[in-house]
Order: sequence, then structure tokens, then C-alpha cells
Amino acid sequence: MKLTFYKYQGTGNDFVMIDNRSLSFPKSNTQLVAHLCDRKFGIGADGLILLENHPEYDFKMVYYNSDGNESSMCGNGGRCLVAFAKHMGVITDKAEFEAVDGYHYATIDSDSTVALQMIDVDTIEVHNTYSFLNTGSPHHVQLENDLKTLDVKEKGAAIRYSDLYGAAGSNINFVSQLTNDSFAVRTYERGVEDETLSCGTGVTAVAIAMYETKKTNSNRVQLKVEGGDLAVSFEKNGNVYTNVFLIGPATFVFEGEIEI
Ligand SMILES: N[C@@H](CCC[C@H](N)C(=O)O)C(=O)O
Repeated sequence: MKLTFYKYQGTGNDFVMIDNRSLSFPKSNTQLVAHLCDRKFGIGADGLILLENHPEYDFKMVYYNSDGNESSMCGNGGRCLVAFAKHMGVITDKAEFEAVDGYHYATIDSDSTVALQMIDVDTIEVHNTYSFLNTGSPHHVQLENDLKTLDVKEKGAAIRYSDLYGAAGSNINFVSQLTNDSFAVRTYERGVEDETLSCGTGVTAVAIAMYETKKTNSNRVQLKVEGGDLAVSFEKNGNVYTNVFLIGPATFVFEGEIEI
């Protein structure tokens, strides 16, 4: 049987997109999802996303990491899904959809810049050398002096599998401050088990953690990741970060058919 797929990327975080509005995709086939994401034997991607119908909103997002398991929210994947939904004629310039962490609103402009509203954040653990928060996915945020030479895979895996995060693990973000309102970020992603070129929920966590720990006083933060540039804006009302938006490009790469 042939499966039609579409490949998208958001600042180098890449995804296989499948139109599953007919519900024909075998959703519990972990091996198949891992195979489709495999860079040598499959299409190759950090994750796979299903576009499904929703009774109230424009669509539903179902996200899998490249290890084949369904996971928590993917910010870049959500932005790419908005671009895919536009390509498929499901939306025009704005979207309301449901993902695993709840309701999301997004806008997309003519150059495919997507601004995606992320969940509100009301809990941030600030420790001496790192912060931990959930922006739809769990994120460890840690400042580093020399981001360029850091072995992100080795150091990220050591923290992700440490007693700190138990069986569930966490995504691990290493950060270096560039200016008052800009930061360079490299991320080790759980479920990919490697460094990815960008992580949307990760840079969202970095922006909020840097504001919370007073490294910046700006509520619009620029994030330089290995695959490009993102921005995160937010408001802080009391102890809650609200109106959190992840903003950046979402790009169609190619489409094709694969035998499954
Ligand atoms: N790349 C993503 C994060 C995807 C989820 C993560 N790997 C996890 O399982 O926690 C993003 O852009 O947010």
C-alpha cells in the first residue's frame, strides 16, 4: 500500500505530515512511525504529525517523536501543521486546533511565518544551575559559557537520563546570552534522543526562564537556534505567563509516496 506524505521543516526541526482526516493511518503502529522517520531507511524526520478532523476546531494535531511514540506538544511541529493545513485548504490565515496539551490559536502570513499560541505557564522551578518548566513539553534550561564546542548529545543524554527526571525524562536546553533580549539555544530532544536543529517548546521555555530569572527584561525574546531564528513573546500576569506566542518560519520541503 502506498502512503502519501508531505515533508515540512521549521528552523530545521523536520516533520513528516500525513492527512489523516479519513482516519486510515494505523496510529498505534510504533514501528511504522519510527520507520517513516528513519533517515536511512525511511523519509527522515524528527517527528511525524497527523492532521485530523475536530468536531469544534479547524483540526486536531497528533504528534509522534521519531522513536515512533506519541508524545507531548511540539511547538515547531504545530507551526508546520498550520502551514500544512493551509496547503490542504483546511484554513486560510488563522487556525484554531486541539493538540495533546489542549487548545491552540495560530496565524499564518503570506511568507509562511506562523505565530502559534502556546499554553499558559504558571509553574517554573528555579534551581541554582538550571530551571525546569513545562511549555507543553517538559524542559530543562541551563546556561553554558561555551555553547559552540558543547557535546549536546552526550551532556543532554546524561541529564535527560539522570535521577532528576526519572523514567519520563525531559528535553534539555543549553543557552548562551547574546544581548539583553536574545539568546543562542541548542537542544537535546527526548524521543529523538539527539540534538535537533531547533525545538519550539524548548525556546519558549528558554524565553520564559530567562525572563523569570531576570536575565532579560524584555517580553519579546529572540532565539538563535542551529537551524535559524525564532521569537517568543508573552505577558506576565501575576505568576502566570500568558499570551505566549512562538513565532517563526514553517516551510514545505517536498511531498511523495512511500510503500508501507
Ligand atoms: N521539537 C518539539 C518538541 C517535541 C516533543 C519532545 N521531543 C518531547 O517528547 O518532549 C518542539 O518543537 O517543541
